[in-house]
Amino acid sequence: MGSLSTSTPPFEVLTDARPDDNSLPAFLVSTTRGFLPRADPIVTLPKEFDPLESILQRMPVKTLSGEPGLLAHGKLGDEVDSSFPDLTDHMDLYKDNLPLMNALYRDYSFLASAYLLEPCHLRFLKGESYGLGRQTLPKNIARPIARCAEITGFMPFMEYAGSYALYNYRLEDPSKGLEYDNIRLIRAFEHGLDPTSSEAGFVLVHIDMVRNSGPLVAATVRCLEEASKASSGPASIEQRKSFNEGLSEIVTSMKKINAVMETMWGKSRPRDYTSFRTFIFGITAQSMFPNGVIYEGLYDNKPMSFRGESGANDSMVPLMDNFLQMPMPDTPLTAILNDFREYRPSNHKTFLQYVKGRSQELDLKNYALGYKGEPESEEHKELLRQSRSLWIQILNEVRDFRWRHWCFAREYILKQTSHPTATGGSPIVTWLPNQLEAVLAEMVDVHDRTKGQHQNGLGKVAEEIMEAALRQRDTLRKEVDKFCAERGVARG
Ligand code: HEM
Repeated sequence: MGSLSTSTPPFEVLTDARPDDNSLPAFLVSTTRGFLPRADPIVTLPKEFDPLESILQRMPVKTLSGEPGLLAHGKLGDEVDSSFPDLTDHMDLYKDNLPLMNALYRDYSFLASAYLLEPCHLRFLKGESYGLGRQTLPKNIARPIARCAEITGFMPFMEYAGSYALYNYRLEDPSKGLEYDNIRLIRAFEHGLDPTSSEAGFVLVHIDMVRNSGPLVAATVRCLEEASKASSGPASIEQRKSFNEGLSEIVTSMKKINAVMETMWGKSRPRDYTSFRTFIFGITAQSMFPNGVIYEGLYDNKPMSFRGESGANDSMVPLMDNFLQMPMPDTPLTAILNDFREYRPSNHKTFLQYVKGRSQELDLKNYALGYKGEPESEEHKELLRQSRSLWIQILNEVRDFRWRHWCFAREYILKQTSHPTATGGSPIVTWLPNQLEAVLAEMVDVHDRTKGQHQNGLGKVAEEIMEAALRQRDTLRKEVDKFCAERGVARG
């Protein structure tokens, strides 16, 4: 384990993910597995949970055997209400096995979302609007999900990392490891147990991206360490070189992650998305649950509200935002972004807070961009130009991610449905552009403040990036204006 000493509380990034240690939470950030769980998710539940396993296997619209399941016939609710047992008390037997608790959390959250949203799915199939979901989660689901969520530190509702995406894969052939063609979903709502389906592709591409997050974590930590060494006095040539190497490793990692993201188009078809996504909506800001959801017998029977499953709860882009000190506008849309930061494994949260705190404490942006003081020599100046170019290249990768994301939202959602809110509860037209515009503005600001200090600007790579980014900003604005006008939505 590497430990970084700081006045921001120190954070341990694992260099050995300790996959066999069941006393540790399933999710701890490491340089080897990045934001993936420390070990591949637990698939098989202890025998006490056979009824849970059984209902989940029979639940998907298309089961593993290819036969239609309970959700295909709208029979899940009846089955839960008539015969599904409350297994909460069995959990205590296993409560010290945290990865197993995570597996139970995953499984109960699948059951909870399917139960609550089944009526909406049936209406969707008939071409109607979603109408209302079930407004009460019965105690045979509410009690156990609340219990394992408490133990694992998740919300008692489906989350991206702990459940739907990052804790929901198995290796078809363990000897082949984490290759895309070798990963399968453990749980699914619609056709996802078929690895060629759009539901499987949607989830598996997320996993395939996060599989590449170890080097991103390592490079970010390296940059913080290098900046820390330099913060005690004027940076030496060696320190600046090493810092630039770290920045360059971040660019390389992000390029890889973005390249995997691009494979989404071929793995998951835009026209299929709205069909399986019915089950991943949340409660917050959704017309299906106007007054929240009651967890029977819990929380004083007061209605609860949680955001739905969303990639917005992935940690890679937030890591970059915090590292880069990305300025976000003070808007209600940014408040949603901040709220999303709560829906993730506790250790991811602490790491993101650590990076944010440490970046500010080290005055990282000023150091990287040389905003304070003149370079001491021509060699320093050239190295500083490289830092500035690399910083813009990292911003450009974050832009690339968010731009592709806007394209996903346009093709998979805006062109397919008029439902105004995304699964996480953000407004579908304006939310993603809020952050994308912020990245573009930051690129322009950094470029404007630094390019004049070098004879040929920041160099060919950065100058070409800036030209393309400015063109993209015009396109984005036109597209957002068009969708706002069509849907009668304010620009935000
Ligand atoms: C077909 C593919 C995808 C669609 C339709 C999609 C849809 C969305 C939507 C609508 C949001 C808005 C938040 C909300 O749910 O309320 C969002 C946010 C987000 N998603 Fe995705 N997503 C897709 C793929 C991915 C992938 C592969 C990742 C990789 C980790 C990802 C990561 C994110 C992130 C980081 C955000 C927050 C964006 C920001 O901070 O600006 N998404 N997604």
